[in-house]
Amino acid sequence: MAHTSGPSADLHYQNGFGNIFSSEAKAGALPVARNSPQRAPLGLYTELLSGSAFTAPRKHNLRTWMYRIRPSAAHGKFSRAQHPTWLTGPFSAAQTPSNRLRWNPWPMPAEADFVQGMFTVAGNGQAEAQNGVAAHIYCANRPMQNRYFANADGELLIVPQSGQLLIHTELGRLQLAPGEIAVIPRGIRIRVELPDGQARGYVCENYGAPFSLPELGPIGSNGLANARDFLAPVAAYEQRDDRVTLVNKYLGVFWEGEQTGSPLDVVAWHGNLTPYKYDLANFMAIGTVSFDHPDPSINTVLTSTTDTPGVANCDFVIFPPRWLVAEDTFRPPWFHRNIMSELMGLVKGVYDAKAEGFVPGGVSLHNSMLPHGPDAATFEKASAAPLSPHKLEDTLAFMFESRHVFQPTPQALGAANLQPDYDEVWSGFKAHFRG
Ligand SMILES: O=C(O)Cc1cc(O)ccc1O
Ligand SMILES: [Fe+2]
Repeated sequence: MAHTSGPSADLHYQNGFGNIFSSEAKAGALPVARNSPQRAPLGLYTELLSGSAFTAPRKHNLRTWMYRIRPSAAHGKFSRAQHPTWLTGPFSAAQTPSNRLRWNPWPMPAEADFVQGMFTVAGNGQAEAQNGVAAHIYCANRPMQNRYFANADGELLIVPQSGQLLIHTELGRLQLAPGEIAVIPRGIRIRVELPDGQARGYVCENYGAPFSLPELGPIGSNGLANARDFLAPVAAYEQRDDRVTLVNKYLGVFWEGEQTGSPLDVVAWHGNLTPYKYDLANFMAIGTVSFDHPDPSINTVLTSTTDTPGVANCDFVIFPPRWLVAEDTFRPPWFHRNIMSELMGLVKGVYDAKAEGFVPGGVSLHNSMLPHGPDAATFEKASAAPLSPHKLEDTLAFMFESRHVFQPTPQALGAANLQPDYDEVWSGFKAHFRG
């Protein structure tokens, strides 16, 4: 078991999205006013992690300097390992149905840690080209103690649905509960413990541009997810001298190697490329105060942009508790077809477009141009509901919305929890028109 540099229950954070932070777990570990002195303080090794091209414009430039017990290069040769259920783009193994799809929650596996318990539902793009995303479910009941993980293929946006995660990262620890999210940048090493013994949730693995805050346009300088509510860890290092296993995901292939000492041995660091967490309860939701249901983009928490303005590799959108006050309006989501592709999950409660069948831990997939919207029960109810102010409470749904069509994996299309009769939720609409 690793020895960490402090208690894990009472974690400290530094706040701000994309700030240039500095943190040292031992006084004097950070060099002053230079990055790579001839000898780093306290006998540490200096190392740079770049999350953008060196030459990226300042606004997009991401990098962090680490001062660590051993360089991360000090590992043995990796050999092939297996992970049968964590799949990586390109996702051409199954034909993508032109059906709307929905899954019930996944069952807990016999025994799996956070990495082993990852199951890919659908994805798009490809890791090698650094575009697209994959959507996964994790079901975990075993802590990672001597096993560490790094993903070269993309960053991980983690959306817990049940059970907390204690994520030990190279830059420090993040404790995460349902209702919160975390992002682990590409390449950052982690090990994940399970304070509640088991945990389940969703992951968006983002091969493309790192998630950033959306522009606010006419909304102004405040609102939606406020930058100051994002939390980065403080430095916390593990000091051990035994042999541990490092698992690397690289272009979809899992590799495994051994090394002496912890990959999480960073005593001090500074930079703006960090893991971070965010409590979705802090999201300042904006909606209409007059009429009509706004586009869901109004609820964007984070966006992974593409080179085409306004067209996202992936938007992370939430449907949090909020007041509905629109007059003369059908208040739930409208019937629609969208060039963008929509994969949704539910953390808790009921989603306002689906009266039943979309349950916490489940997934729905409404791909490009596939008609969807309120189910028949929701349509009937909302068409007749009194339009007094109404608060949607105890609910949290979310969407990964991508410019690329989500291609479901063969394992998801063959899963026992795939609902065979999802189309039925849109059956029974009567034609009332009398021409
Ligand atoms: O389809 C969905 O449930 C997601 C969604 C929600 C909404 O309020 C408007 C459009 C949209 O795609
Ligand atoms: Fe939709």
